[in-house]
Amino acid sequence: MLSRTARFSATRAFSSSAASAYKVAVLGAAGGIGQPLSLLLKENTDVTELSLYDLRGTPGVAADISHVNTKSVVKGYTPEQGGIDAALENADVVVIPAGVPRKPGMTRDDLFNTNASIVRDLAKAVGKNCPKALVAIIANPVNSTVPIVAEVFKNQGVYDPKRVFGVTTLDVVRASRFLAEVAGTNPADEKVTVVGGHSGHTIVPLLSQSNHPDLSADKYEALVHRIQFGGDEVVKAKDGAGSATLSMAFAGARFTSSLLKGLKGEKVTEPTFVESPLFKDEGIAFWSSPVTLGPNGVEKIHDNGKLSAKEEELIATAKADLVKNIKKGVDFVAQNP
Ligand SMILES: NC(=O)c1ccc[n+]([C@@H]2O[C@H](COP(=O)([O-])OP(=O)(O)OC[C@H]3O[C@@H](n4cnc5c(N)ncnc54)[C@H](O)[C@@H]3O)[C@@H](O)[C@H]2O)c1
Ligand SMILES: O=C(O)C[C@H](O)C(=O)O
Repeated sequence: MLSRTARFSATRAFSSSAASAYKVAVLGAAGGIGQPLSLLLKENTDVTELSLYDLRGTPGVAADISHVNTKSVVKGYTPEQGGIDAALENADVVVIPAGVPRKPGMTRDDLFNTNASIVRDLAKAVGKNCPKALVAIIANPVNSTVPIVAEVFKNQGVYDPKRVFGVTTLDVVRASRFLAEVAGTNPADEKVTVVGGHSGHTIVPLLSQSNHPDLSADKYEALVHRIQFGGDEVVKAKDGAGSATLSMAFAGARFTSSLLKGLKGEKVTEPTFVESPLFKDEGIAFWSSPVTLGPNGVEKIHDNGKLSAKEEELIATAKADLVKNIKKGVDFVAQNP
């Protein structure tokens, strides 16, 4: 039984929580990422309605999460139970982890054939039901699925580049953690800006801007490689059972929290993959760099900052891959509207 003091503080924490009222929809909510992400979002006091959509399983996930004693209401939807239109109605933020994950030996681009049409169809439903929502895309390959969502919204006449985000937060989380391991420090003190895209060589950590710009060449090369290919570590360790889910849920919840803070009028700056002017004249319409979030989504896109010669090289390599990844997404929607 709770003591009087414990009961008092529990009540106080609960009643002080409902500062904002936002509906967040998770599409793919019964999956490996979707379930822990939804749980973490249940703890977010800016969320008043959590709408969980998947092909199956979401009524059970919603019933389970709904017992957590925070204030938000949780509802589960499938195509047969409630449907996607109701799941998305009046959503302020839509997070999309729906899609298949990698198995060992696959690249993220190998997921394109399956995930492109999943993301296209979900984007159509978002454009129809909540065109003003902020949309955070987790489904891989992010470098192509984000342009797919943008093209679908353009076809529907609802595209607002300020509202479409590719989630690259896991790269930022990994960079902080891995740098702290090398430096023997607390990850909470290690902020690393990661720019570019979200796959292999398109992931560019800007370690020259971190607290440790002078790592030895060996340590630097190994660290950059680990940040760029961190996803492979998890795919290999899971041995056919999928890719990062728990760390991605952590990262996805953090990014969603930043979007909600922006909606409330707080200024938060996070790297995210958005339509960007930075390399547009080179045919690269999307790029991840630090973005300040606000009430309408993107408020300001920052440039990459001061770069070392090595980082200039990494960015050149990233750009060469990204051009192809982005075009693949755009062409897909043109050919399969
Ligand atoms: N951006 C990142 O940093 C990052 C990190 C990890 C994983 N991912 C990607 O996230 C995606 C999901 O990974 P996971 O491990 O959760 O996979 P998973 O297979 O465990 O879950 C995916 C879920 O999507 C659902 N789904 C499929 N088609 C759907 C549709 N049309 N409508 C609604 N739901 C649908 C499935 O039923 C399943 O529950 C993968 O593409 C993976 O590569 C991205
Ligand atoms: O590696 C993957 O396929 C999943 C995700 O993109 C990751 O970075 O962990």
